[in-house]
Amino acid sequence: TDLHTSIDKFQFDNVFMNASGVRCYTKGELDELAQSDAGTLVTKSATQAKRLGNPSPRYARLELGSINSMGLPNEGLEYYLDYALNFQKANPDKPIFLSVAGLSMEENLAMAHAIEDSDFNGLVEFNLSCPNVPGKPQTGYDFDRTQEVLTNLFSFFTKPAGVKLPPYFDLAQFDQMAAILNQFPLKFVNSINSLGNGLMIDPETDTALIKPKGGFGGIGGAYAKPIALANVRAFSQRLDPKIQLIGTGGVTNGRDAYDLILAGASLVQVGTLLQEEGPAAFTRLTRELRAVMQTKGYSAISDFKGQLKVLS
Ligand SMILES: C=Cc1c(C(=O)O)[nH]c(=O)[nH]c1=O
Repeated sequence: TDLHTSIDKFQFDNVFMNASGVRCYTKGELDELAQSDAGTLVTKSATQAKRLGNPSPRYARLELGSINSMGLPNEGLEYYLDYALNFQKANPDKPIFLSVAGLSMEENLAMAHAIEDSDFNGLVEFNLSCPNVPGKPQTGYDFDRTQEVLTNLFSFFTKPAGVKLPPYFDLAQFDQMAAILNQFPLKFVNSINSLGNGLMIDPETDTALIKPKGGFGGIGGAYAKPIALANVRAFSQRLDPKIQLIGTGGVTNGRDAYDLILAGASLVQVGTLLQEEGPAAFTRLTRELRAVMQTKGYSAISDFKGQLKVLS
C-alpha cells in the first residue's frame, strides 16, 4: 500500500503532515518533523514581527483532546521564510508549507508580497482562522472580509496558495464560503482549525484550565473529528475540483485519517496527537492507515479518496 498523494503539481510520499502551530515553532522542531515519517510539514503561522503570544498556562491536554489559546506566538515571517529557503535547497523533492496569519489586511498583504518576491517554491497557507488573539475576530467567520482579503491577495500573488478555515456548522455557511472560495485560484482549502473558544475547568480548583481570555481557547483532538469530517466533506462537495482539501481535526489513529480521506482530503494534518505523542506518531499513523487500506483492498490513496458513501 502506497500513501503517495499530491496537491496541484506537488507530490508527497506520505499523506500525513503536522497541523500548523504544533511542534513547528523553531528550526529544531521543524527539522524533527522533516526527519519523521510525515510526508511534509507546515510552519507555525507567522506574523511580520516576532510575537510572544498569550500568558501561560495557554495549552492543556483534555480527556479527549486539547484546549489552546497560544495567541499566535511565532518567530516572525523572516525566520520561517529563511527556514523554508534553506530547506528547499537541501530537499528539492520535498515541498513544504509556509503558514501566514496577519492580524490585519495590511499585514497579510505585506507578508504575501515578501513571499511573492522570494524564491520560496512551496505552498502558502493563509490562516483565516486564528481564534485566540484577544480582540481579533476570525476572518473566516466574516464572509465579506474573506472576500476582500482574497481579492486583494490574488490581485498580485501568483505562488501556490490555500486557506486554513475555521469550522462551519450550517449548510448555508458552506454554500456561502464555497461560493467565495471558488472565485479564486486556490490550490487547497484546509479544514478545520480548532473549534474556537471552548472552555474547560480544573475539577480541583473550579478554575478555568488556561489563563488567556478567561479560559477560552480552541478545542482540538477527538472532540473535533465529526466537525472536521463534515467540513471536509461539505467543501469537497461544493468546491471547484481544482481546489483540493486538506483534512485536519481529530486524527488519533489510522482509521481517523482514512475517514478524512474518504470525506475528500488529499493530505491529513495532525495536531493534538502530534503535540502529545511527538513525531513518532507519524510512524504509527502510517502503519495503521496502511492496515486499514489493506483490509479494504486498497493500494493507493486515490483508490478511496472522496469515496464516502451515503444511505440512499
Ligand atoms: C494562528 C493562531 C492559532 C492559534 C494560536 O496561536 O493561539 N491556535 C489555534 O488553535 N489555531 C490558530 O490558528
